Amino acid sequence: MAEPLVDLVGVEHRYRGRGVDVPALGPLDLRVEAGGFLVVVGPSGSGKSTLLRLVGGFERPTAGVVRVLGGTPVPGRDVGTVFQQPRLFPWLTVGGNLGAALRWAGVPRAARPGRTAELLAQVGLAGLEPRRTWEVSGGQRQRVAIARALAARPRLLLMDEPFAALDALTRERLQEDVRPLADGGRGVVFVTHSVDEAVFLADRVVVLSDRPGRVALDLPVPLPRSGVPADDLRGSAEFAALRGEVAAAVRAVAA
Ligand SMILES: Nc1ncnc2c1ncn2[C@@H]1O[C@H](COP(=O)(O)OP(=O)(O)OP(=O)(O)O)[C@@H](O)[C@H]1O
Repeated sequence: MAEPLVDLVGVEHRYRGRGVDVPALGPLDLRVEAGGFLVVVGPSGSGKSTLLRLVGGFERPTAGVVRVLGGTPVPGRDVGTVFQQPRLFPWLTVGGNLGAALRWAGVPRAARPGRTAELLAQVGLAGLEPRRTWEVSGGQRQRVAIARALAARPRLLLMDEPFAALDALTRERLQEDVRPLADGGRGVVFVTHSVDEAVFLADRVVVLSDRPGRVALDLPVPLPRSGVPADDLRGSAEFAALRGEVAAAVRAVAA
């Protein structure tokens, strides 16, 4: 069988130092296969961001093993990251921000304009290279951040509440565009507080318990990924049933 993209075995994490000892996460086991779209939901402080930091290689677990593509994750190598704030360089244009990411990814200078155009087209922003980052909307800035995360062609995308600051309509449009990013080779791990967003995006939803976060619910989401208009999907009885199941688990862990 092919190697999982992400494999967490017996993972625990505590934050320690100067009188602080916070058990933040685990123990938990979790796998994401290639093409998987895992959405993690849970109460505030249940360790969702910690989980992403461990998978991205930004933290080492206190116990257990985190493997990405069979090895210890190295920040910035196999993993692209999108945060709640786009964190673009304000002194560079949209194209300049992507050019910087491509340079960082080792793409030769001559190839960068072509790849920049490709990345912008992929996130629905074709031709926006010359714009300043403050001349585009919040949703467009987040699209640039997604394009930047895709610059190094990562096998795995980590997204930490990327749409939390956007208005409802922009958020839905972005969800529709992000859903196909998990394809044959690539997987996504996405953190959100929104149950609707989780059910719409995921092929699997994990609900974490209160701190230290453990798996309270691990629910496959067998909704069609293509061929059904997004609004029909959101309005379907299957969607409502799954949303009800996730919402009940979220309420139970918060109680
Ligand atoms: N660097 C740190 N040092 C000490 N404690 C930390 C540190 N980072 C996070 N924590 C604590 O670990 C726990 C988990 O934090 P984490 O940010 O992973 O939760 P979260 O589920 O992402 O929360 P939220 O939904 O509010 O973003 C929290 O109690 C938090 O206060």
